[in-house]
Amino acid sequence: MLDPKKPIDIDEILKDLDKYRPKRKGWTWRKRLPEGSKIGDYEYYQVSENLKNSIPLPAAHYFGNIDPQPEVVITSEIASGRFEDDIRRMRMAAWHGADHIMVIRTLGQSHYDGLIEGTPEGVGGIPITRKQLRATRKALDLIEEEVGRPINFHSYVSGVAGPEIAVLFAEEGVNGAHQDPQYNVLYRGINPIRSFVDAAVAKKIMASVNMLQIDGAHNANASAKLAWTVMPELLVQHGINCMYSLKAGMKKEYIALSTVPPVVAPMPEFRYNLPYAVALRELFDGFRFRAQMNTRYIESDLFDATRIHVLNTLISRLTSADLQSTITPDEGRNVPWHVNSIRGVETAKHTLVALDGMKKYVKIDEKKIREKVRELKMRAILMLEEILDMGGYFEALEAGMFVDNGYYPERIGDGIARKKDGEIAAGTVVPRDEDYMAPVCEHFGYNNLPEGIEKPCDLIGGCTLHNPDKIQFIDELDETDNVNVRLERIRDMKKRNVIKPEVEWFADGWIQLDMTFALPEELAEAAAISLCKKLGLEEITIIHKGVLHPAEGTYIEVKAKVPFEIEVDKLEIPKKPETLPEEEIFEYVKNNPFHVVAGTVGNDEHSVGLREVLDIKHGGIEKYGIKYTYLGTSVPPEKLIDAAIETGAKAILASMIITHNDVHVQNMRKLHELAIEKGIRDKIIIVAGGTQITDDLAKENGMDAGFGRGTKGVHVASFLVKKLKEMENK
Ligand SMILES: Cc1ncc(COP(=O)(O)O)c(/C=N\CC[C@H](N)C(=O)O)c1O
Repeated sequence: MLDPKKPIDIDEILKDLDKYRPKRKGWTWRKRLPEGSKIGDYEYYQVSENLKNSIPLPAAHYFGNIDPQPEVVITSEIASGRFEDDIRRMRMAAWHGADHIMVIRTLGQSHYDGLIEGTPEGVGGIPITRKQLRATRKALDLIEEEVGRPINFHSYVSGVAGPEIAVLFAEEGVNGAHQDPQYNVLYRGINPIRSFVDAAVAKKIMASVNMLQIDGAHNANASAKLAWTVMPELLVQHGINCMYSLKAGMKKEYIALSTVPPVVAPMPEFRYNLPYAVALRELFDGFRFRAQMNTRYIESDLFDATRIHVLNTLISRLTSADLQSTITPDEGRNVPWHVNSIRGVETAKHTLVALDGMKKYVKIDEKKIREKVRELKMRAILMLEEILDMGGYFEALEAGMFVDNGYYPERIGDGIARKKDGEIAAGTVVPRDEDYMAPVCEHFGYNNLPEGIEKPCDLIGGCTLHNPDKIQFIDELDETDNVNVRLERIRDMKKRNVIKPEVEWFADGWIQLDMTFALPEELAEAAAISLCKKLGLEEITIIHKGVLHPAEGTYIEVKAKVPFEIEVDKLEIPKKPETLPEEEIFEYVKNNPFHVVAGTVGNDEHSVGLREVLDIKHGGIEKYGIKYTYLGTSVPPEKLIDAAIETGAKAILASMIITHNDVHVQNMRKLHELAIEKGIRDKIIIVAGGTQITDDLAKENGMDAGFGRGTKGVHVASFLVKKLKEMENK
């Protein structure tokens, strides 16, 4: 069991991996709750079971801290190159609502013509190896127990070692994988015949353990110049992979079409993306849909990437989606960081929950959209017919029919052409002999098995799919490039109890600074770099710039490394306001009823925080029987003092959020001095509150106490009772 108060122990995870066996095989969907189920005080129509442990959306505390989980599986794509750090991020993502963990593979693994072993560090992704799969699946077993929901582990079956990877995944309990031979051909330049033969073998193995398959159509989106032009082709590509998958033995419920809205603003995206989404779901009724935002147009602007993601998720809610994959908003600028993987998950969860049940009020106008939907289908059908006329898939491929930027039937002639008998691994498909026999199960195609056996591997006392003890587990192959060497640095830091900030790997030292200069962009960039140098930072890199105005100002985001460590033992933890046991507060107020005056002081209209501290609804002081007179916002200090005198209040609660030119300090001093002038200072408690207020700052300026961000009624009520008791005993 994991302890939510402790980091996951990687050393523990690495123990006995040679004996580890996956708890289950195959894909798990969320457990949907009945329509109209209540979560907290509210009804939901598209949710699944709650989690045992989770981190809700930022505004959840206004609504009883509920964390409704959409019925749609939410993906977090996590792969920094070090699985030991990815495991930590998987735990973060699971707590924010991800139950599908997708692990990108190290650069070029599609061109490895065999399996790799051990735990080498990857580039841009993880070198998928048996040991790393086992460690991750074992960690996910613990994480799913901690959040209380199954988590699907996903990676990629592609490349010249596709079938071997498929067997590895089936043996190790990987729950989902991308598999689409068109990907090999178009984007990895692998021989078309080899790719399709391998795909049949791989798909049959995946089907044998009900692994969810995601296809690769979205890559056409990501490769085309103007992705809307490939909409007809996307339908064709989905069709090819879906039919091929069914023929290879897969079930529809485990075939997920990877659907990405073709375009984003400033194009009028909805009028393109919605008809496409509708056409796709009509044509492929009965299959599953994995929605994903369009990575093609993600720039370095995290907010724009998030807006694209929200709009993609709106399409999912208006049509349907079984999975909502989150591409982290920083995919456009670096290998995703922890915080951005989590932001991606939150965007999906937020939007799906926000739009719960929207189709009860909002419907697509089937008549209006029909013409566009029909047109897309017709273009796709015509393209398929032309492919047949050309002699079939491989011939059309050679003719450069795919990923052509013409809106079919228009053709530009810039498609990706691949030679049927060329490319990587050409000529490596060997026809099976008459007497070909492989004593292994789930083997696609001709297999000259003897009569009367129950299953092929009975001939050899079990294959690795049925007898995992036959799996050869290799621990490490490289004595330097492995997780144990990497962990040494971390063990040393933990022993010295020092830390550094991080973005993707433990204490990697990276931070991000955001700043704005009243300079044009080139100067602003130079100023940002100069500023970071003055701060003594290293490896200073501009990761985003936003022109606010060509002359007035430029916003810059920088990443840089800190050259120093933080000594955890020497950190000063601000003391939390002590709270009395609630019964003691109730008891005192019952026997000594009192009331207070409260208001937001000066020219300040913020009232939410103060109302939360006052009102019974938010567990405010009213809950304990303390009465209050609320004077509202922008209350002059004089008015607060006069009201306190008129009402015989025991305390003044003064809220102040605005701190421009230290106006909050002036207001505190004013209240203190006025109370002295009126001769009541020693009889009345004055408390200041606000997001920028600290207890020390308040006391330095004449207050009896100060309460900052996150203050609750119980904190203020405890202080008032303690202070009143002190004053009585004087
Ligand atoms: C059908 C298919 N097979 C294999 C791979 C990966 O192949 P390498 O291991 O050679 O990189 C991909 C990659 N894209 C997925 C990322 C995207 N963000 C996604 O979530 O879909 C793929 O689409």
